[in-house]
Amino acid sequence: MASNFSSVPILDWSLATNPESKPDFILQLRHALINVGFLYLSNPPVARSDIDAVVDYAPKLFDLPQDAKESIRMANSQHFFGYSRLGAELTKGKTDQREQFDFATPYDNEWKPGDPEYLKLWGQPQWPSEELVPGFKKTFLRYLEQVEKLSFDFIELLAEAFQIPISSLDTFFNNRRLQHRAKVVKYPVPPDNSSNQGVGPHFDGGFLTFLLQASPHRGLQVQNLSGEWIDAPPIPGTFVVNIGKALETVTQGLARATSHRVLSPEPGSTPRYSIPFFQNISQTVKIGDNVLQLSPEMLELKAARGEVAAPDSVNYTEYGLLPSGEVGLIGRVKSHPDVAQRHYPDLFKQFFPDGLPTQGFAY
Ligand SMILES: O=C(O)CCC(=O)C(=O)O
Ligand SMILES: [Fe+2]
Repeated sequence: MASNFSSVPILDWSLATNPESKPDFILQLRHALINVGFLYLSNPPVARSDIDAVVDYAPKLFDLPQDAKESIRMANSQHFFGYSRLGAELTKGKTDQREQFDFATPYDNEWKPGDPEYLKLWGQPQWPSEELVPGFKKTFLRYLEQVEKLSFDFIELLAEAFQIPISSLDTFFNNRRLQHRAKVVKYPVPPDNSSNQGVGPHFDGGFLTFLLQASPHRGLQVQNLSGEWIDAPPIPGTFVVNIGKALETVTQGLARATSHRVLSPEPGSTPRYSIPFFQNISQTVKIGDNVLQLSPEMLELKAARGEVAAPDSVNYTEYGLLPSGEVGLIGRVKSHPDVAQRHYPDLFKQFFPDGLPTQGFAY
């Protein structure tokens, strides 16, 4: 472990936008991608007023009457969008103590009979009614549009950091006709003696995640190279950026997908809120067939990382073999078996041959 880390580095986006300071940003980025797999991005190109507005909306969504939330519950949606009540989700087979709404950038579903089932996954999200949360949909979509643009700009910088032509990433982006998922999440204070697994150890799936920590609570932790859990507390005005398994695989492991988790707020505290955005890639692309060529110098930087301890998170072994959309669908089925049972009965039987687990499903 030549380069173990004890904190998550902070990169300043304004360095990337000035030609004089950009080389410095690229060096810092290369280090963070290879040796940490997590970073804070300060001064991001997303309007502060929109960030503040979505942070303000977060508790309001959860304060809606339970029947209003359940009217857009995830089980309604073959796209796995909508509301999941507390305890509805599993990570590593254990119930997560969080409540959430899954939304996404706009996309009209294109599945037709004969198409692979995973093409059902993208489509329009379910939104809470305008009367109940006036302005939310419009504001959130405006926010997502900016984060999506940032995600593509960030990939260009990553290509520069790894000295690969940006065109070598075109196959993943389907001319940018993609759907990205984003969630609004609440981690309540758990009752006495119950689990404090906000979300269990996991890797994200796609390319890049842009996480807005929407309240001042600690709780997010990342696993360093020796397997210790390191805090990634909220830093106002920043996004936390991390790498998903697809991007790790495509870059031959040069960009590190880092295992992370969230611990519930301490007893006597208040709920924690967060808003992650997951950059997606084309559903039909097979990661294993599109692994990027990297220079020997870059691969040496990876080797210099040294031995890495086995993380606590489960691995996405399917990535090499299957279309990315299918990997995504399997992940959703495992996390939300109740939704799968309703909309993907064959896959449900494959992954849950004994029926719904006794805990961790919503409806
Ligand atoms: O809520 C957070 O801070 C992180 C959430 C997360 O890692 C996820 O939903 O993938
Ligand atoms: Fe995550």
